[in-house]
Formats: sequence, C-alpha cells, structure tokens
Amino acid sequence: MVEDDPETHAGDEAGRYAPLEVEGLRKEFGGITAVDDVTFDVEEGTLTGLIGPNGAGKSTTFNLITGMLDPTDGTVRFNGEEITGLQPHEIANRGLARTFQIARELEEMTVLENMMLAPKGQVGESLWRSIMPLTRGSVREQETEQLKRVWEVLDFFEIDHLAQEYAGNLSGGQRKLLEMARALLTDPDVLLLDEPFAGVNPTLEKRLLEHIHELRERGYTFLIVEHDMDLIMNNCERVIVMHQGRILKDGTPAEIKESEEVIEAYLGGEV
Ligand SMILES: Nc1ncnc2c1ncn2[C@@H]1O[C@H](COP(=O)(O)OP(=O)(O)OP(=O)(O)O)[C@@H](O)[C@H]1O
Repeated sequence: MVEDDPETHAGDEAGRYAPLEVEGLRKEFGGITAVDDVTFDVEEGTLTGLIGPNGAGKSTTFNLITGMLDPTDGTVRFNGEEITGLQPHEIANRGLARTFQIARELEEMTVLENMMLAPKGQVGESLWRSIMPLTRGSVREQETEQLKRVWEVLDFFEIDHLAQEYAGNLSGGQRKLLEMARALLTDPDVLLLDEPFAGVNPTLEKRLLEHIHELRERGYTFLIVEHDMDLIMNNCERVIVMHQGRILKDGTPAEIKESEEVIEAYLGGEV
C-alpha cells in the first residue's frame, strides 16, 4: 500500500488518496476521436465502474491507461508518477494490472500452466503478503515462492481443484476467475477488470463479486468496465459514464440514476 503523500498526488476534496489519475486523455484513430479529453481519478480501496454504450471509448481508455495504446494527448499518473507511454509490463510491474481474456493458444494449456506463465510479481511486501503471509524459510527460492503463490491465489479463487484442467474446458465464469487470478499474481495495488461478468452464470457471478468485495476490503482498488448496468450500480460506490469518447457523468450510483443527461443521452430512459 502506498502512503498518502500530498506532494505527489491530488486527492478528492476529502483528501482520499487516488492512486490512478487520468488527465485530459485523448486518442484519435485517423479521423475518429475515440477518447476525448477524459479526466478522472480512482480512489484507493474503492470499486469504480466505467460504463457507456458500445463505442463510448471504454476499451480505448483501458488500453491507454495500461500502455497498450499511446495517447494522442493527456497523461496517466499512477501512485504520483507519470506512466504515460510506458510499456504494458512496466506499468504492470508498478502495480497497475488488468485482466486479459485467455488467448486461444493458452486454452490448450492447463490452469496451472496459465498461472505459471502469468507475469511474475515481486515476492515481498505487498497486499497479497498481508493477506497470505508465507512461512519464510532460511533459503528462499523465487520459483518456489512463485509456485506457492500460484496455489494460494488459485485457492483464494476456489479454482485450485481445476489446476490440471485445460483452460479451454473452463466455463465462462471459471475463465473469469482464472483471468482475475492471473492478474492478481502481478501483485497489483490497482486492478482494471475488463467485463468481468460477461458470460458468467449467476452462481459464479455471486462468487466473483464476493471475491472482488473481499479484495477491496483488504485494500485493493478496482476500476471495472462492464456492460451489466445493474451490477455496476449495485456494487460500485462510484460510476463514470462515457459517451462518444467523453465523460458524460461521474458520481455515485444514485447521482447517475438521477442524471437527466445520462437517462436521455445514454440510457434511453430505462434506468
Ligand atoms: N484500433 C482502432 N482503430 C480505429 N478505430 C478504433 C480503434 N479502436 C477503437 N476504435 C473506435 O473508437 C471508438 C471507441 O471504441 P471503444 O472500443 O473504446 O469503445 P467501447 O466503449 O469499449 O465499446 P464496446 O462497449 O463496444 O467495447 C469506436 O468508434 C471504435 O470504432
């Protein structure tokens, strides 16, 4: 966890630490402005939802934050330092991780192999360590630590019994658990979840939500792109609505629901 440092970041009015700060972000693809002057921050220990209709710019924003795309303009700061233009692995190593869909090639590998291939976090002081302290021996092999950690994370997400199963045989929900488990291996402070509930049955959806809330209570911070509006409204304390590349509204679920502009311009009066 990072201590609040007033010199390296701007918090909200209440002074809550915001590890992720996005300012004036803009991305043009040829003649299309996919993301247009987007500014927001994500406060520590919160669940923040990023929603918007198809083509609103959510995925592009995620890709700009995580270094998959370079912005045309604007900055991304993480833990007080500018990370704009860094490579995705450099950003992940700093503690800002995102989930990735299991690639086709990885479907032919087992869950355990998928986990072992995930980017390795630094074993040391971390949020995960505070949840699952390891017994520290006199000789510490990094790979042994990594394997232990893999099993801890699999156990936490209750998919350890699937370790030898091919990823391609997993259900939609089990895949999402594996995606999140892989992201957690990098030992992040902040997790960006890309449609974590898509294709997930109600039972696993409940379990996923429980895991997310439990991690949040432990101090992890989440930014979630999700199409299911009710899930975001019922679980996030803060919701950012994008529309046509811009931020239409940023507020609590109650504020979003009451927003005329959101209802008219985006939700078609169905909230
Ligand atoms: N690589 C690209 N080249 C050209 N245009 C792109 C590219 N990526 C995204 N766009 C365009 O940018 C706009 C925003 O797309 P983006 O995928 O970020 O929206 P989204 O909110 O994630 O949509 P969805 O919910 O459908 O995934 C769209 O008009 C899209 O067609």
